Amino acid sequence: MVAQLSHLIYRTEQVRSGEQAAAAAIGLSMAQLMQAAAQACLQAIQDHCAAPARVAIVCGPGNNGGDGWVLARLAQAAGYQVTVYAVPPTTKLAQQAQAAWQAEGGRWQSSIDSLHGYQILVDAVLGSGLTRPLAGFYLAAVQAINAAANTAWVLSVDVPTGLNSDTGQPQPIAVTAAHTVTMVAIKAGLVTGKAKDYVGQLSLAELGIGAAFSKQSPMAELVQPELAQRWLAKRKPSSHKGDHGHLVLIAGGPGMSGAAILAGRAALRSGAGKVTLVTHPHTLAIIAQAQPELMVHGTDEKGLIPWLEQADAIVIGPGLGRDAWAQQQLQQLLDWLTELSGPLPPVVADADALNLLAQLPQGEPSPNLRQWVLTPHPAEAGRLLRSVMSTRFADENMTAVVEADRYEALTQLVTNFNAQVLLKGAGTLIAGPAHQIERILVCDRGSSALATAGSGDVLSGLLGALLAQHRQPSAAALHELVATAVWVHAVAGENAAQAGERGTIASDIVNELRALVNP
Ligand SMILES: NC(=O)C1=CN([C@@H]2O[C@H](COP(=O)(O)OP(=O)(O)OC[C@H]3O[C@@H](n4cnc5c(N)ncnc54)[C@H](O)[C@@H]3O)[C@@H](O)[C@H]2O)[C@@H](O)CC1
Ligand SMILES: [K+]
Repeated sequence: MVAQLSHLIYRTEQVRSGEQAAAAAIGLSMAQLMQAAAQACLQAIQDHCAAPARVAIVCGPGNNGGDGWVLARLAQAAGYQVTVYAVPPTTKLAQQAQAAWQAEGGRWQSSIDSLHGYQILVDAVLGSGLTRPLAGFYLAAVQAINAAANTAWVLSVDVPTGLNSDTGQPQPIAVTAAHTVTMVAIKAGLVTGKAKDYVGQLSLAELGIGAAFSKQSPMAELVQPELAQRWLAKRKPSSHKGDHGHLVLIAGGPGMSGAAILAGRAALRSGAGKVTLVTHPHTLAIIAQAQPELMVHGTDEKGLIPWLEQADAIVIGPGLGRDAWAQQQLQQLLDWLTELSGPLPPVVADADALNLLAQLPQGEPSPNLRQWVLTPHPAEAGRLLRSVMSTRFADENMTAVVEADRYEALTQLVTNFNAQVLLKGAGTLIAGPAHQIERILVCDRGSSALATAGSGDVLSGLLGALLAQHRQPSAAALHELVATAVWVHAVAGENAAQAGERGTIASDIVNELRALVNP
C-alpha cells in the first residue's frame, strides 16, 4: 500500500466528495475503486489467514455492501469458503457486484441466526454512509458479528458498522473489529476516543487515488515519531544545566505529595536542567526526602513570585487540590503573568488547576492564556466548557458532551480559552489558537496502561521539562512540543505495559522516559 496519506486525517464528507473528484481526475471509474477496495480487504484476509478458511461476509444495501459483494467473488476465487449474508443492494454499483457474484453461482442468505463457525467475519454492512442509529436488521447484524467475535477474526470494510466516522461514537453500538481497512483516507472518527474500542488495527487503502486526493486539505494529522527526533536533538557536549532550562512546578497540596513527586521525577527524567517544586508547607518534607534532585520550597511566606521569576516554564496542578491555598497559588500566578512586561513563559495547567480555572468568576476580564497549555481529561474538559458556555450547557452530562465529539469540544476549548489544549483519552487531540494553519494533531499511540493514577502527573512533568528546554517557544513550536510530549508519554506507556497493561503504575511510565527523550 502506498503511504502518501497515511498520517493525514479527513472529514468523512471530504473523503466522500473528494474520492469521486480524484478518481475522475485520473480516469478511474467508481467500479474500479470498488474492485481495488475489495482487493485491499482480500489482502488483509490473506495476511491474517491463508485459504481455505471459512469466511462470512455481511453486506448492507449501499456501496459498503458493494465492496463486500466484490470481496466475496475475489475471496472465493482465492480459495476461501465464502458465505454471504445480505440485504438486497440498492446502489447500481452494489447491484452489479451482487450480479457478478450470482453469475458465478454465488448464493446469499437474507437472515442471520448466528455467525458462529466461521474463522473470518467481514463487516460490509455500513460504512461512510451511516446517517442514523442502527435498528432492525442492522442492529441485529452488528450484534451477531460481535457475538461471534471471540472465535473469529473480524474485518471491517472502511468503517466498523455503527461507528460515526467523524466523531468515533457508536450509534448506539458498533462492530468490534480486529482490523479495519479504510478506503482512500483516514476518517477523523477512526482515531480518537471510543473508536479505539471498535476499529482494531487500522490500515489505509488509497485505491490508487492517493496522489490525486492529497490536494484536499486535511483537518488533522497523526503525530509522527519524527517530531520527537526534531525536538529532542542531541545535547551539545559542552552544555551545562543552565542550558537545559529551569522548570517550576506548583504542586502537592496536603495529602497529595505523590502527584508532585511523580511530576517532579518525570521532569528530571525528561531532561529539565533544574526542577523547583513549590509546594504546600505540610508536604515539603516528604517530597524533599523522596527525590533529592528536586529543589523543594513551601509557599506560605514568600509566595510564588521569587520562584516564578526564575522559571523557563511553569507547571501548575498536580495534586494541587482546590482549597484556599490552591486558589491562592493559581491567583498569584495569574496576577504575576498579567503584570509581566517581558516575554511570557509557557505554563502547563493540569488537574485541579483546570478545575480552579473553571471556577474563576465569569464576567471579569479573562486571564491571558496565550502561552498556556491546558491538559484536561474529558471530565475536566467538560467543566472548562461549561464554565464558558453555561447558557448552552445547563444540565448536560459534560463528560458525555465532550466524548460525543472530541474534535468539536477541543475546538470550543481552544476558541474560548485562547490556549493550547491537549484533550486526553485514547487518541489524544492537540490544538492551539492557530490550529487553522497548524492542524489538529492526533496521537494514535498509547496503551490502556496509561489509564492509571499519576499518569497525568507524569505527562505534565514531562511536558513542562520539554518546554523548559526550549525557551520562549513560538506558537507553532509550542504546538509541536506539546505533541512531542504526548507522543513520548504514549510510547512510554506502551513500553511500560510490555509485561501487561493491568498493574502498570505511573512510576513504570517514568522509568521509560529517559530512553525516549534521547532518540
Ligand atoms: N464512493 C466510492 O467511490 C467508493 C465507496 N466505497 C465504499 O462505499 C461506502 C460508502 O457507500 P454508501 O455511500 O453507499 O454508504 P453505505 O454503504 O455506508 O450505506 C449507505 C446506505 O445505508 C443506509 N443507511 C445509513 N444509515 C443506516 C442505518 N443506521 N440503518 C440502516 N441503513 C442505513 C443509507 O440509507 C444508504 O442506503 C464506503 O464506506 C466504502 O466502503 C468503496 O467501494 C470505494 C469507492
Ligand atoms: K463496515
